[in-house]
Amino acid sequence: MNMLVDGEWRTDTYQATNEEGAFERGETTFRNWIAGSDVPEHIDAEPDERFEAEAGRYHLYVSYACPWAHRTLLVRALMGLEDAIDVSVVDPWRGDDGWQFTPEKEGCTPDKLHGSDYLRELYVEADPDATCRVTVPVLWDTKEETIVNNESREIIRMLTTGFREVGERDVDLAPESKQEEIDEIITEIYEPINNGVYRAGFATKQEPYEEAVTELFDALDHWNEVLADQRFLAGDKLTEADICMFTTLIRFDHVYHTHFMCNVQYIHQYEHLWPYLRDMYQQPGVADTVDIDHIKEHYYTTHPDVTPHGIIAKGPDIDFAAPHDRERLTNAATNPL
Ligand SMILES: N[C@@H](CCC(=O)N[C@@H](CS)C(=O)NCC(=O)O)C(=O)O
Repeated sequence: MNMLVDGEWRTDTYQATNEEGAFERGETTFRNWIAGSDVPEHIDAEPDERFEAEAGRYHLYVSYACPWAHRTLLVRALMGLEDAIDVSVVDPWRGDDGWQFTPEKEGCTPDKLHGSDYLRELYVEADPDATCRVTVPVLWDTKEETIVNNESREIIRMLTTGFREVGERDVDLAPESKQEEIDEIITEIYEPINNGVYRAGFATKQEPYEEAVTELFDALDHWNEVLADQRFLAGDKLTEADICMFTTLIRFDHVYHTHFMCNVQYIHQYEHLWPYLRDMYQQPGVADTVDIDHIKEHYYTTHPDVTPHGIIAKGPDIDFAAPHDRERLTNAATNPL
């Protein structure tokens, strides 16, 4: 795999699986916090006065294919931050040179700020000696000309809490009174579900694959039951926890099921997860953040170890826009947002 080492692009360094054949995700490197945002207890950081929350100042670099970047697009859409934070979209295909900008391709944009060819150029601009993977999402600050943060879980908390006054819609995706519960859920679903699909798909031995798949479907069964009686993961309101669940579920039937061999069951076969997924998809602005073509192209063509011929699987034909009837789980007066 490829990464930056002392600011140089190297294609011979990074091993994604360990000796036991299990996938190991690397740590992200830029971890500044927007001024005035709420830093969760498990994170050792302080809001930084250099980074004031302001409309027009910050920029997101994303891939529509990436579930981590998708979290940031969802928060941006649900809070009405589209005019305050602009977005550049990379090519869904990632080759030896890493993420690249190919504005001529459907759904992609140029690097609107710098006109770069590759995302790694931004990382080097932010830190000429950077030693790290070059990942999306990236929250870029046009004032300090640097990367604020490239860890999705942290970026969404900075947007939901630091940008409350900036968003055009009065939506609180991480109310203070709920943050502990939301953080617990996000942590609980990360290893078996969000990262679990990757652990299954990238395993190079039977045992770690089976361990990952078993944990994944146990966790999906568990949350399917939870969602029998409540509309969202933390109760009646849609929160960051649902955003973190959504970006894995929306990719599941089209890619994780087949490409990553998470094929015990489709999401559309679950009694409650499937209507829950449709409920989320039908919230205002959400459908516009979902690009199934980018998602499929990315996974099936970018992992030659997994799908060497780069053939994009055709199905399944499912309708995220079909009625879900989950309003019945809440009081009629409760707005989900
Ligand atoms: N922990 C990071 C993970 C981000 C991540 O791994 N993004 C993938 C795309 S889905 C990426 O950019 N991978 C490129 C690489 O690892 O070289 C986050 O949540 O933001």
